[in-house]
Amino acid sequence: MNIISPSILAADFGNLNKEIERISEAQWVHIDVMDGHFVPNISFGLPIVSAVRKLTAQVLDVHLMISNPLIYAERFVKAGADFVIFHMESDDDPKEVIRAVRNAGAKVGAAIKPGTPVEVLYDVMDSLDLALIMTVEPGFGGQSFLFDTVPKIRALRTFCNENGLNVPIQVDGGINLETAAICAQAGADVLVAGSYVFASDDVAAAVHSLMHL
Ligand SMILES: O=C(CO)[C@@H](O)[C@H](O)COP(=O)(O)O
Ligand SMILES: [Fe+2]
Repeated sequence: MNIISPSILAADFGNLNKEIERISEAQWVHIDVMDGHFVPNISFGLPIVSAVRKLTAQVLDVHLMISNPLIYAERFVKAGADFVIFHMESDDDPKEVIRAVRNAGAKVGAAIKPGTPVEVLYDVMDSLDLALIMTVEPGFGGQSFLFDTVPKIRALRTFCNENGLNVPIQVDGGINLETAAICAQAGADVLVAGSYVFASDDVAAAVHSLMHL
């Protein structure tokens, strides 16, 4: 069974309560934080993480698309993040960010953009709880899946197998039934889906169909 993490970037923020209820069948909730600097868009920050934390006991994976994750890591953990995911392309030293998230008491994930070679993750894989391979350019929901990211999923899965690492691989961006199946086949375990899930008339069915591809 795949882990599904609907991205609330595609939710109706005027009805956050209802929107979180709509995705109650999913195991995780994906929260996209954008600073208008690391990516050319601003989404939301700590107050939304705290608000969602109060609404659900689901696992919260917080995807930090920010230039300086180190100074914010602990605050996102305190706000209720179960996983803090930072970008390898951010300005901070990945090992320091990993340590900061762990010391604050959460699990830690590292993400790479579509243009970043997967080998960048190999160095830190043994200290991660999650690896995120972006399947669109970070910054916006509703984009089309970039098929040339799939070999990176396969390569990371092989790397994990060969090194006895049990780190879940997450994919994020342009995920629908077709692209989810391709990613799962390539070795992804955690599927983030924003527009596909929230635009569906039957959200529970959409989540279930991704779960059991
Ligand atoms: O991190 C991001 C975008 O930067 C994603 O989490 C999107 O929010 C996914 O949205 P869809 O592509 O599924 O609509
Ligand atoms: Fe995301």
